[in-house]
Amino acid sequence: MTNQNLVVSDVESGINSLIEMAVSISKSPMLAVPESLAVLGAILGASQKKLVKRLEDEGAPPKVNAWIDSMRASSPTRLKSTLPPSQNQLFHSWTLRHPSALNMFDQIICKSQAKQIVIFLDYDGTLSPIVADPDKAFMTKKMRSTVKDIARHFPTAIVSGRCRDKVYKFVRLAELYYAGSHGMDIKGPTKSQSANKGNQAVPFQPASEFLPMINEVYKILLEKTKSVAGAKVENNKFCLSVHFRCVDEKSWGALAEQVRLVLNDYPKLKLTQGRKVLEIRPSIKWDKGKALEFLLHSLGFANSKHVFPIYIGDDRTDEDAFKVLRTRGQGMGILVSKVPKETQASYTLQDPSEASPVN
Ligand SMILES: O=P(O)(O)OC[C@H]1O[C@H](O[C@H]2O[C@H](CO)[C@@H](O)[C@H](O)[C@H]2O)[C@H](O)[C@@H](O)[C@@H]1O
Repeated sequence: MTNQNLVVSDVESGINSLIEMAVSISKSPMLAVPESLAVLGAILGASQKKLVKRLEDEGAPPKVNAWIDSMRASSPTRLKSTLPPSQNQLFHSWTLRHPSALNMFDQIICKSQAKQIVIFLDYDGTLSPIVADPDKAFMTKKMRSTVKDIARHFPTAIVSGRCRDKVYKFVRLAELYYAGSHGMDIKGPTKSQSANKGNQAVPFQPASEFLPMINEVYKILLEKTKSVAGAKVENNKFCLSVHFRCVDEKSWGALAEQVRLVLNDYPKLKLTQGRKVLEIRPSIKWDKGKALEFLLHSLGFANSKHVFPIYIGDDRTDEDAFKVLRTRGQGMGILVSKVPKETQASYTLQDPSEASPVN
């Protein structure tokens, strides 16, 4: 079996059902996308310096052991094999606090009525299953056609840690907004969907000055990690990923330590953790949550009460976006996960990786 036909997941059917629901309730015609991202990007560019307060180091030095422990603990394989009965109770109480989005349609319908729905979708682990080789994280044709359908009805954005070009190559839908590098590279639809035809979308890149540094660190990390079997360094343009998934667990500590040592020489970069991955990013206050706000602003919904953003994601980095929705008291965050996790999301969908050979 290939990745293409492995997963017809809860996420896929969940997204489908949500979209059917959303289409059926949005009786009023879709609010127009006011201007292209290009124009708004330029307007916002003036205040970009205020929006992006640079070089704000976010505190404590990286804790290698804590990352490794958390990577180990969050492995679904481990969780399945070690869950004591009391954990079932934990899972039950977690799902009470974060119910399945599939079971909560009535409530969702009520909340979103008469508002403009805007959809935000994470890529890895949400639209595509988690697989061993990051270059082969393909989405299914069915998922692509679902996303295409979503975008026919609502402004839709993909928000990913990946390089924007790479995630575009996976998704291949020109009508979407793409926020790559954890939101540090945002671009609107290439075919102008706006009333303001002729605007060529230009990317919004709040961390552009970090590009030479990121490329330098990429080369160093390639060199330093080449002796670790299975380690992979991925260049995501404004950030880097060091993959642990195919590395023997015994070498995780040494690999993480190696990454930390390299980063010691680059205080303007910081480390964050994803799913069996350490990510190197510019120390600016910019993340998926800021990207969500930027896109809502770009679409004319900065302070609007008439917007209902729906964000679906599976990773720690998606928590920044869930948090923004909570703070705004608007819309709905949906966490894709089969295991209980601390989350700011209101609802959940099951993890597509369940049907995949790799956790
Ligand atoms: O924000 P996302 O779209 O979720 O991207 C986050 C990272 O996703 C990718 O890594 C993850 O998926 C891989 C493929 O399934 C998997 O092998 C890896 O272990 C996961 O961490 C991507 O390769 C990273 O660059 C992204 O930062």
